[in-house]
Amino acid sequence: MDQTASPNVLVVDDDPVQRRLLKAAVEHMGGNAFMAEDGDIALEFLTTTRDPIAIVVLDLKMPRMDGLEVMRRMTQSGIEVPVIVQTGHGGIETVVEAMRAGAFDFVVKPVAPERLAVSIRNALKVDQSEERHAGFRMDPGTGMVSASPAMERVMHLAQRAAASLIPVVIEGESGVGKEKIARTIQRASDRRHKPFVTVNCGAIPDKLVESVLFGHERGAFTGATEKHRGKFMEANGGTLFLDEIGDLSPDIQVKLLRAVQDGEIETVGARQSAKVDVRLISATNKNLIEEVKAGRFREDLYYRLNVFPITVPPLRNRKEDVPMLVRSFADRFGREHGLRGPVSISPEVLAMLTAYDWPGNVRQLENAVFRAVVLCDDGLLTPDLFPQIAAQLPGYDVREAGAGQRVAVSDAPSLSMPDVPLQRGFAESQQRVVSGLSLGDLGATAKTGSAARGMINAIGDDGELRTLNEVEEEVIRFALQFYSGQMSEVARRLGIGRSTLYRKIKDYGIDAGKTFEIEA
Ligand SMILES: Nc1ncnc2c1ncn2[C@@H]1O[C@H](COP(=O)(O)OP(=O)(O)OP(=O)(O)O)[C@@H](O)[C@H]1O
Repeated sequence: MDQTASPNVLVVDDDPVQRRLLKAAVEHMGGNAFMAEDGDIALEFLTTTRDPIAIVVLDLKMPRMDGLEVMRRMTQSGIEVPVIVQTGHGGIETVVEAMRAGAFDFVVKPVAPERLAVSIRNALKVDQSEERHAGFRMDPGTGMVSASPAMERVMHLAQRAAASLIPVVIEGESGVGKEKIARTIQRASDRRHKPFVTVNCGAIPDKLVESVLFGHERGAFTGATEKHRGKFMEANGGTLFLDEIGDLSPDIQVKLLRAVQDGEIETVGARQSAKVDVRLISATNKNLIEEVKAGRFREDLYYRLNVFPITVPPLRNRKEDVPMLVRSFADRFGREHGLRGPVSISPEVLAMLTAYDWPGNVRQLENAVFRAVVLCDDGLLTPDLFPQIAAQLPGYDVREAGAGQRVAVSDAPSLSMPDVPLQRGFAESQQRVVSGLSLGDLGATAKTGSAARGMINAIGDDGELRTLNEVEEEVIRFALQFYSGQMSEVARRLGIGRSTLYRKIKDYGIDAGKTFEIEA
């Protein structure tokens, strides 16, 4: 059956009147409605039915088992059907919880049939696009790269966010790609052809924030010689990206709350408020809930903006993304720089850049690759083109080689442990080997011996020794990338059989098909 044309929708609601209304709404949009009057019946039906259910419309407030519990049990049973939750007015906290638990969208009772139809269609679209993009790595529209499971999750959330108008807050350190993700959401949404307006709230002087956001009338204050529309009006019909939202003053927070709650803004100096239709995506590198606790950010505004939170991990916690990012930046800058042919990257560079912790995140990596592409004159990125990074990595050193060339050599043991002295004999023998090589040979040596050197930390972020399983998983993920998914090579290098490798990949839940797709 074509689930897009006539989807099977399971309605779970204890109220018979609501069930009838929802049944009518589903049928009105051409769907087939199945009814369950409580969570138990719904779960039983989902696990036994032969009619594949495309969407569940779930009431959150039900006696015995509430909607959140139904969602939890669906997850436990591996039922991956998109859920649209229904809530009464004022149930925003539960909605937040439901969205965090993986609900696709929410609708407020009484549910307008058109609103439900939009939500169901969006859920069906997302479901299909995810299948289509099962091997997806780079968003062609925004150039957004994702290879790690952590970023896969972020992209998945971005797709879901794009399907509705739900307010999104993107949290993460500076340079992790928050704006990039906001653009990805916008491009995947119905508003892709409408304006995308960005405001960096932290960069505007306090006195000007109100006028920049909401506009001003001519003569509203000294110096206001012209009428100014303001960013909300500029974004009308489209998307407004508010960066550094945590920097807004309490006064502006009140006005923003009004804009979000009522869809109305007060232009400075205007007699009347004006209606706006804006999809809000906010970002912050502060921990917003801590700001709320400290009384610096309004709790009501927090809940209004943060219905759908997306947390972007720092690059050091998703190192599988590094090689893919390096390749995509090298390609882009190579083209922009007018280089003939593709830019190649020596394995030693990939190893070194993956070993580094990138305090400035993707922005810093992007800049480092840019600099290297500009400096390289033979289309090959070698470690000497990243002297600042090499200088900061234990075991990497940039030194002069014959003919005035600089090469980076590595002498760290493969498991780097802070405060553990380097094995001098080992390091010295490696230096002797490397110093006799040409740059081309260096890459080959890296591939056969020094690639993983310094890559894997034995000590975790909490300062404690990591478990062998954690370290092993990281080594396998890295090896899959490093040898571009050539299983025989990976198994041989790791000194295990292919079947052991496959078993470990399965045990660690590594999606090898996704992990190794980094071939230049
Ligand atoms: N996953 C990614 N794929 C490709 N490029 C990325 C990715 N993430 C970030 N970038 C690039 O890194 C740079 C920084 O990203 P972005 O401005 O989105 O970060 P941010 O988290 O919003 O930073 P800030 O908090 O400082 O505003 C940009 O040039 C962006 O294009």
